[in-house]
Amino acid sequence: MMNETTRTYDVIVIGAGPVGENVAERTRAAGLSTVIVERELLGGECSFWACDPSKALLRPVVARADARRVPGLSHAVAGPLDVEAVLAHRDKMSSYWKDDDQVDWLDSVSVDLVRGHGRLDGPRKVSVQTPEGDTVRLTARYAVAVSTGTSAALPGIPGLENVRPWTSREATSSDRVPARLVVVGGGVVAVEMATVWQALGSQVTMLVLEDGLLQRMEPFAGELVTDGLREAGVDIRFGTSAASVGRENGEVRVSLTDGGELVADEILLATGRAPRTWDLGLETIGLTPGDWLKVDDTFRVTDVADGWFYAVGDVNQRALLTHQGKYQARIAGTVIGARAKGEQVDDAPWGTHVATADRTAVPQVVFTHPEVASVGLTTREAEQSGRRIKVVDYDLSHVAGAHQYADGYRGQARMLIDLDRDTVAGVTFAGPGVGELLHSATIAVAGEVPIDRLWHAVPAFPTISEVWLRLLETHRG
Ligand SMILES: Cc1cc2nc3c(=O)[nH]c(=O)nc-3n(C[C@H](O)[C@H](O)[C@H](O)COP(=O)(O)OP(=O)(O)OC[C@H]3O[C@@H](n4cnc5c(N)ncnc54)[C@H](O)[C@@H]3O)c2cc1C
Ligand SMILES: NC(=O)c1ccc[n+]([C@@H]2O[C@H](COP(=O)([O-])OP(=O)(O)OC[C@H]3O[C@@H](n4cnc5c(N)ncnc54)[C@H](O)[C@@H]3O)[C@@H](O)[C@H]2O)c1
Repeated sequence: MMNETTRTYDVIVIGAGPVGENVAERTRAAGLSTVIVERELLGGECSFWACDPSKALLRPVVARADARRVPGLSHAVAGPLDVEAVLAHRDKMSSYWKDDDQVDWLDSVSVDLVRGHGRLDGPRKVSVQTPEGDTVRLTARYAVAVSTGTSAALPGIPGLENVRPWTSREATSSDRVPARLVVVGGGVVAVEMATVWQALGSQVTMLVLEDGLLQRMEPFAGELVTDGLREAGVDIRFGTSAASVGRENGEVRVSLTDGGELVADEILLATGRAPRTWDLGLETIGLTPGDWLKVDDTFRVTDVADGWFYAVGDVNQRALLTHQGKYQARIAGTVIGARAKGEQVDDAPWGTHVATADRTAVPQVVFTHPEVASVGLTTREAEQSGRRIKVVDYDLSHVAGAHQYADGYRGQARMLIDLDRDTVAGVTFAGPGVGELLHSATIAVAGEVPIDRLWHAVPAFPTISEVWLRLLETHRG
């Protein structure tokens, strides 16, 4: 017989990815009773099918590519990767797709867990269908926060439904290396996964609609990554995509929009993300299933009255990144606590209860070879913003630390200076090893450090971070 139970909490969180977990931790720390609802694994996409497995796969690939440019070491890493060991490492870093540690952690912070699919059932109410077929009806005294994340968005390519295409999930969890892999898309997932599978032994062909990779970043970033992928053997085709696909005798046949044809063993669709809101009961509170949830800077959904409904992380489309979602979660959890206690909300820019950095200082690293690291505005965004911006470029290969890092180092740095405020508005680095440089740029942008003071922040010699000095010297002439 199916059971139905009813429970009331101060706060209900739907989705226990990295973001939902952090919202729940913060509301509980604020003294509010909190329950979290999860239908798959605690830790979400990031832990099991995105950040963790993808970076575990990329680390040996990038480390080998770096080592191959170090004199005296290159001969030791001339051979192929140990595919079995790389995949085993990936499995370990994905906790073997088990969430026991996360369950223990949730327990340690005194947040209750209900496993099952959660749906809104009118204001402040959530109904959970458990795997056993039972129903748990939850009511929130103060807030419901949705952190249900995103799934791969699949384009309407004729024949796709019969091909069983890879999405980011298969690309990060496969234990088989396809001999030939077609990757559709030229964004972050596409370039990272093309890097991995080419290095593991696939012949990768990328189909990219645009005329360059990583179109949301500075053009030189996409150009350097294009060169890196081509050197690794990836066949990149710009200005084309899949017009139709089919599978025959195990092979995928891809007809291209430019009239050509390709045959492969698998096809990966890396064509963006869609919010997980289509089966969330949004219609019961006057919203449209399948839509992104629009929020204010304190994460209240703007189209819902009475301020009880929050959306945090990927699902609000502000920044589809784990670290930025967790930043949002810290703020959302704290502001829910403050409002529940009737405390003053500090929502002035850079205040405790607003995510100002979402608008001005979002850092991102693309873990390819070379890496790309960016924060703040790009040149295109600066032009659109109408601000008075000066663009300062520096060739990273001229920095002493780059000579030490690798033979024939290639890279580029760009700093955007806000001329009215005399601060840094954006930075992009592209080159091997630049990922760990990024936080220096994030501090400069989020901290609005005056250029005159930045001049006194002396980079150590001989590190790649000496590029800061060179950028400032270039700016000052
Ligand atoms: C291949 C790939 C690599 C990436 N690499 C990086 C990276 O290196 N660095 C980075 O910062 N970001 C990376 N990202 C982005 C990152 O994965 C996301 O930004 C992050 O996972 C968002 O966290 P979230 O908690 O909002 O959503 P998710 O991680 O998607 O978690 C949402 C959770 O909600 C659950 N859920 C959904 N609907 C319901 C429901 N109705 N009821 C109950 N539970 C529900 C899901 O099961 C899931 O557990 C990557 C993404 C991809 C695809
Ligand atoms: N290292 C990281 O930080 C990291 C890694 C992976 C993913 N992510 C996050 O995940 C998000 C999703 O990444 P993504 O690469 O899937 O999306 P994306 O938006 O970055 O790129 C999508 C690509 O698919 C192409 N595309 C879209 N529709 C298409 C169609 N119909 N036919 C052919 N091509 C089409 C686009 O032109 C684009 O090149 C990113 O926004 C990123 O923030 C981050």
